[in-house]
Amino acid sequence: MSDSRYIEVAIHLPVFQTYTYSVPEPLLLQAVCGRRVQVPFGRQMVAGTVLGEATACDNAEIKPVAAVLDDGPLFPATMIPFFRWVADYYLYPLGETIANALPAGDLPKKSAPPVGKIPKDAVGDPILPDTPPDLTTDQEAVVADLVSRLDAGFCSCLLAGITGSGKTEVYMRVVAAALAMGKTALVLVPEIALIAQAEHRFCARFGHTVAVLHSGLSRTERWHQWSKIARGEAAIAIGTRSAVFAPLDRPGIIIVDEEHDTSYKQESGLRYNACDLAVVRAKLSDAVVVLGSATPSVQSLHNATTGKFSKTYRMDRRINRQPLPAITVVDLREQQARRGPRAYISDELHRAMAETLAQGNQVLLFLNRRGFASLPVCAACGNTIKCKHCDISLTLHKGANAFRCHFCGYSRAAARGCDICGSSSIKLLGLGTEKVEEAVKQLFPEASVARLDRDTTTRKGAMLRILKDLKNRKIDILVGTQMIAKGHDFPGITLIGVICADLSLNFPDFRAGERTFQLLAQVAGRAGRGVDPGRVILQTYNPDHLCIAAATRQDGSAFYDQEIAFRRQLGYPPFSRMVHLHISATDPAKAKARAREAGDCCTALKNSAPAVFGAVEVLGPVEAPIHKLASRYRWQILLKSRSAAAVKSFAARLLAQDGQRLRKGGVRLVVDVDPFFMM
Ligand SMILES: Nc1ncnc2c1ncn2[C@@H]1O[C@H](COP(=O)(O)OP(=O)(O)OP(=O)(O)O)[C@@H](O)[C@H]1O
Ligand SMILES: [Zn+2]
Repeated sequence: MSDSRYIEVAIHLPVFQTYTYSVPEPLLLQAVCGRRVQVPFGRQMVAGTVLGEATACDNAEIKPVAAVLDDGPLFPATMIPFFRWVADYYLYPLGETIANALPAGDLPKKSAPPVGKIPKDAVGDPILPDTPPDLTTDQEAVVADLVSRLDAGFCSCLLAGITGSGKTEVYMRVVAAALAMGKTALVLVPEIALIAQAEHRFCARFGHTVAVLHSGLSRTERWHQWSKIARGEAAIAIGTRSAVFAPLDRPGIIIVDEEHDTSYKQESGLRYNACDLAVVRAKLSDAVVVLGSATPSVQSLHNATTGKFSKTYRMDRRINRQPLPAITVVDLREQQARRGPRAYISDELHRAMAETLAQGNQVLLFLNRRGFASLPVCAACGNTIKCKHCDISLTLHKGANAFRCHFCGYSRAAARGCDICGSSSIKLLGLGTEKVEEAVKQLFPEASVARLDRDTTTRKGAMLRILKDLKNRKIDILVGTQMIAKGHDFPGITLIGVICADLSLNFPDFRAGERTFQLLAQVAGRAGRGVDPGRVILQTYNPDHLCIAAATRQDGSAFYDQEIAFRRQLGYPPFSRMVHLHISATDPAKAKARAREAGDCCTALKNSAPAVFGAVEVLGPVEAPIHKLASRYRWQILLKSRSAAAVKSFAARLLAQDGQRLRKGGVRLVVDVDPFFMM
């Protein structure tokens, strides 16, 4: 029998069960679901979240809640089943799952500043209301079908629409219909660089009912946005991956834009995939979920073909009726002998840039690596300049005159030279956006050149300023990383230069081909979105590689056909499920020994129940491709099976039986369900 005097609490500690507490009389009205509490736990006081009422069990000694925190519930009770699902699926403690979803720290004392009549964007300019355009016939068909599904329970849809086909307008119409039915909406975008554009479009259409959640907000702003949603003052939540936890009460429509994007995967702490969770949340809320992309993931295309998704929509025409930009391939092997600024800019690209600038249009140069030179080598002794903490070569950042590690953040003065022989003569091999920017400035001294990557956007507001300057055509040539590759809609850009298409191809990762194809097709899609047609010059060392050839022809189905055959043959996802175990320690011998032990545990578990676990392959333990990272030595075991249930219960059993022992003495054991980054 449940009784409001007893509550179930998820403690914000790495414990897998929940606990029952009693509620003293004066706290009865406050200790409700979604509020945080202080409770005694062992000898300490800890924070936890109230999940709901509980049944008192006679034999246990039930302790009372010490205090109730916050002014009101931080999320609706309808989210509890979702949190439970997440914790169970990712083998993560429930209390920590919830704590992870909430903004950091405490609710600020100061309430949010009053809002004006007209919403403002993040740099402070007013966002003027827009007038919805007439839909194209393509858009109209998709919108009508989606709207008809809004009141019919759970439904999962893939919207495969080429770049510039007007997917955002479709999203906004469906959101408007959902709101008119009294429902709420959740919209996810992959990159913080795309938030400004999405926020602008949605605020122009929907005004103050929009709230945004992303890592660029200060802690206070984040709480204010969160509370606005939790109190029901905002019916639309827009954000990056963590916004999948936005405290909306039973959202009616959930949209994942650029659904193929790997930024939806969280790579630390609770390693969730926000795109997968969007589908789960929709299912638990009887909502419609739309996964939209010009380059859907292999997984989603597979789901569409096998009927796992309810519906697939295609939009194959651009709004402006322009064809997709023509792509010219330049074989970099023929450019080897070049030196100086022209080493990375071929004749074809150089000529096209000059023409584009002469027409008063804009150029985007894409290279998926930041910094100046990614492979500094000592000319005297041949030593590669490496990170002190990682098994990774450092990248020279010329602006900062420092060598930096892109994995752990280690930085040291470039002037110090070689750390083996002390020579100051360092050869700079490898390429980064900073070097491209420098070369472009030499080649086009008259043009205004800017760079958009993680280095130029660390300061708050810097990214928005660059994007705004691009929009207002104050920038002629923008050099950037994948931050500029997708989603952006700048009509003045008519030329895209891909400096080196091969960088993501050589990753030891079965998804390297998929990522390369998507990145190239997406970046090509940034050109020709206005009145003038676009073109792309794609420079590559592998013009015949299947992924690059398919991207050059912008032939998504050819790419999918060859990729799915390859995955099927090797038993990779979507034909199998994986759980990745990382074992790491600061002492290399300890890491190795513990990895062996973990391997033995896996073997023992497999042998203990061959009928259940026979179908689980245990690959490893092996040294991780990046063996040393942030001063830790890393090993890994990959669990793989055609049966999702088998591999999941195998990992769960392993953790329950051996987790504590394997983690003793400062050894880290991280469980990554459906892993992406396996380096
Ligand atoms: N029905 C319409 N009439 C006129 N303009 C439209 C219409 N629908 C969309 N647009 C405009 O067309 C442009 C491209 O649309 P949008 O950015 O939504 O494309 P997209 O499909 O999301 O592309 P991508 O996949 O590259 O992000 C935008 O400037 C948008 O405002
Ligand atoms: Zn490092």
